[in-house]
Amino acid sequence: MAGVDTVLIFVIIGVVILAGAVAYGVNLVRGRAGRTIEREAPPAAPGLPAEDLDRRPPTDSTDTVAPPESPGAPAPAPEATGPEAPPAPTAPPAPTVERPESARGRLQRLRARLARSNSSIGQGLLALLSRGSLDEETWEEVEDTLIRSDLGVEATTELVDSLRTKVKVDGTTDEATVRGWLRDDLLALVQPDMDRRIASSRVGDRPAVILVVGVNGTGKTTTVGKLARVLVAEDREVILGAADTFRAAAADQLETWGARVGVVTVRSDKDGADPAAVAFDAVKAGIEEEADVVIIDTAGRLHNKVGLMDELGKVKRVIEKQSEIDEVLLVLDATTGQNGLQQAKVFSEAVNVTGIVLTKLDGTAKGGIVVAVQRQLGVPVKLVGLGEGPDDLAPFDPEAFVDAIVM
Ligand SMILES: Nc1nc2c(ncn2[C@@H]2O[C@H](COP(=O)(O)OP(=O)(O)OP(=O)(O)O)[C@@H](O)[C@H]2O)c(=O)[nH]1
Repeated sequence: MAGVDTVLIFVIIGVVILAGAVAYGVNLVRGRAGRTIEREAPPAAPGLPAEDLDRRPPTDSTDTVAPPESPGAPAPAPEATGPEAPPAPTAPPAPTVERPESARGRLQRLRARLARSNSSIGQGLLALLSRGSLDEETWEEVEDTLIRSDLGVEATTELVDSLRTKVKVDGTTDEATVRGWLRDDLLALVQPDMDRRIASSRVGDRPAVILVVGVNGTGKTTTVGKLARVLVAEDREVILGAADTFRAAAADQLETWGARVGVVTVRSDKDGADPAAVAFDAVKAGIEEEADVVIIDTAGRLHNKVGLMDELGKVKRVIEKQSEIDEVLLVLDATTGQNGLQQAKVFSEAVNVTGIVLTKLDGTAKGGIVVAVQRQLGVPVKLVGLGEGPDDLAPFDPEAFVDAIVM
């Protein structure tokens, strides 16, 4: 009996050893296959984590696997292998960056959005002006409508005076005629001849440098991210500088925007790091990488004007050790009315603002702020934000803007 037990014990031990050996063999095979795939995976772009490059377009791909001939083309059939050859391992899909929408495409798409929020002003004005007899009370209502759109007192007076003269001389209040006058007068107020181009091409042997300033919450960081997309769509090599070191998440936010379109963000990992040092490093990287343009996001605490001037002044001075600043864009929230104009005044005393970005124009019927802020600062509105989507920032087009009001 004892002999049978001993045999049974040996059999059990044998089975256990055999099962262990089989399991080890399977793991060995899996491990090899995994390493093969890793080696074949494409390297991440410098400075960008691989997981962020999720949709790199075929043209930018450094992948060793040839891209299909057309986006819709089926993948080539695998080469014939002998009956004993193991199936070829399938590489994971190549990571990609997004291809942002071109500036031209945006204007077409966003025109309707501008009209939705601003046409109420135009319709109100046209209803008043084409009433037939225009008495003093009606002209006052016209004035009130314009003031409510944030056009400002001075521009409102000019516009009403011009319209009154035309109605008097022509003697008509025909709607189509009045619409034409309103369009011409509004367009003149928006100053269509202002130069609205953005400095975004290399200057000699250095990149263009754009400094973006504005109060927190106006959409500044978002605007820097969106602007990078506008410029990438124009085939510019862009570098971002996260010099808003005041708000902890701002650098992460910017880095995410950049990574989506394959743009490197220069940042500090320390909260509250010196913004001027980050700005300096970003410009240095732009020069070394031979980028076309460096865009620098800044913090805009307005607790006290002296502090703001000190901080922006230092950022400016430190950048200027390596390069001139070609563009200073002030970001203003269009919904804040007079408050926005006050911010514009303070910032323009601290830095030489060369262009305005008006955000959140999609959510307000206060489009008159365009005229008011251009008059106050004497610099053009260059870009307008018309939504929260990544490509909802468009170059400001005076004609499209006025047409959206008087349509
Ligand atoms: N509707 C609309 N929302 C916008 C627009 N631009 C920005 N926003 C939103 O405004 C909010 C604030 O944007 P941020 O970019 O974080 O603001 P910020 O000024 O950079 O703030 P800090 O990073 O704290 O300096 C976000 O929810 C944006 O999506 C726009 O044109 N239209």
